[in-house]
Amino acid sequence: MTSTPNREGAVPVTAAHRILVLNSGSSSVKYQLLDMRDSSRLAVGLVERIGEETSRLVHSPLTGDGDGGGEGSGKRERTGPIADHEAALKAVADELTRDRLGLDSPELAAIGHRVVHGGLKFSAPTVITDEVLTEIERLVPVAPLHNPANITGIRTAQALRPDLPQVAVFDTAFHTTMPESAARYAIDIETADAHRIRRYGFHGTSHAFVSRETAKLLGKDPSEVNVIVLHLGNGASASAVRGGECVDTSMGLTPLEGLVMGTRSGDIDPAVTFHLKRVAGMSTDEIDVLLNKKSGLVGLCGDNDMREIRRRIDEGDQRALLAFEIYIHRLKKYIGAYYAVLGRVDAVVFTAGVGENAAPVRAAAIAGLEELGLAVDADLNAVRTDSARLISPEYARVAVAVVPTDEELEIARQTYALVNA
Ligand SMILES: Nc1ncnc2c1ncn2[C@@H]1O[C@H](COP(=O)(O)OP(=O)(O)O)[C@@H](O)[C@H]1O
Ligand SMILES: CC(=O)OP(=O)(O)O
Ligand SMILES: [Mg+2]
Repeated sequence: MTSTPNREGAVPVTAAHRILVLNSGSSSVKYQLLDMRDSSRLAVGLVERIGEETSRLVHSPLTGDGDGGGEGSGKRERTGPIADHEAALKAVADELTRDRLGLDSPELAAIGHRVVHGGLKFSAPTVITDEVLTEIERLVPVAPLHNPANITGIRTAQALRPDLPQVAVFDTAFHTTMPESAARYAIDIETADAHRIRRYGFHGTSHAFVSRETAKLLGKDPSEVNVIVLHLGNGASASAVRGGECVDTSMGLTPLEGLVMGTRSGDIDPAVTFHLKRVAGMSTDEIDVLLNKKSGLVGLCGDNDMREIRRRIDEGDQRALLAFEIYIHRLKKYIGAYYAVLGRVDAVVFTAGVGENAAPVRAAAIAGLEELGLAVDADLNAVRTDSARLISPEYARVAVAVVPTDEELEIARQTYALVNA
């Protein structure tokens, strides 16, 4: 860590060591301000339901002065319309300023942005220039729910601190190691290349972080372990990670392919789209909305929150049960597929909102896979904690684990490393 003497030359003033991370989603912004000297969080927050009347901002300063420093102790909440991502980020900036953690702080070294689609160009964190921003814009058609929000986040942050480096950390970056056999679709190769149609994969920052943390949990080096990571949030994806490198992942050209998600269908026969067009008379845009926003769990049973689905199942709701069973069936297929891709598996790992919290999802996904060396211990699975843990019984050949993801910490680390390079 570099430090410079202050004007009096007495107490050393540490150089900029804070990173603000912005994770702008289609209707939300998650953010964290971190002190990279010890990776501690100074503030965390979330703005959700952006664009609706009932927008909500939850901000937690974690500075520790007199409030115990725990999340929630100094927590502030406000509800009321926040029109767009620009207004959301300005509200976030105001909250940080109130805690004297403002964006004007000389301690702020950079702002790190989650950018969902980086195409093939970006396989590493990148300082955002006009050219980089143009490229992120070019990729909007293949990440229509995500890249526009990321771009607004970047533009607003640039306007607030034009002097600071803004760094993009791409969801697709971790997957650029996929072999062509996994990354290519079996379609006419010239057409594919002309339109850059291939499987890019997403949630890479999470898959990278979680696979590394899993190696740590097993007491091994990432290069020694093969891991199947199941990132189950609202968007959901699986990946096969061999010795620290991604060799396959379930999302493709866009974040629509693969697992059943909150509102997205995941894998379907592409001919369903021709059928919807020719027979049901739907437009391309209508089909896009159907598959991205009105499918998955919400399409099957009207709810996309796994807590609500479990509650309905407990009350005997058959639609909710069917949705759950379809979700689990697809998940199990991917575990089997990636087992075959990897040949040897050291761990199957659950992460993100559903993966970290929904014990019934974990139990059901692993049930019946004993022949593959996989099992879940019911008591361990029921434990509620925020730390990484094994949930497989001691006798199991393959570890099953819950490892909380922290995309914001990973983005902060990559951003800080880049601006200090
Ligand atoms: N206690 C819980 N039990 C079951 N599911 C949960 C629980 N807490 C959160 N979830 C699920 O996690 C999802 C959100 O996951 P998250 O990783 O935050 O998603 P995203 O980053 O895509 O917004 C919610 O839709 C909800 O279904
Ligand atoms: C890429 C993707 O699906 O992201 P999220 O889960 O944040 O929607
Ligand atoms: Mg997420």
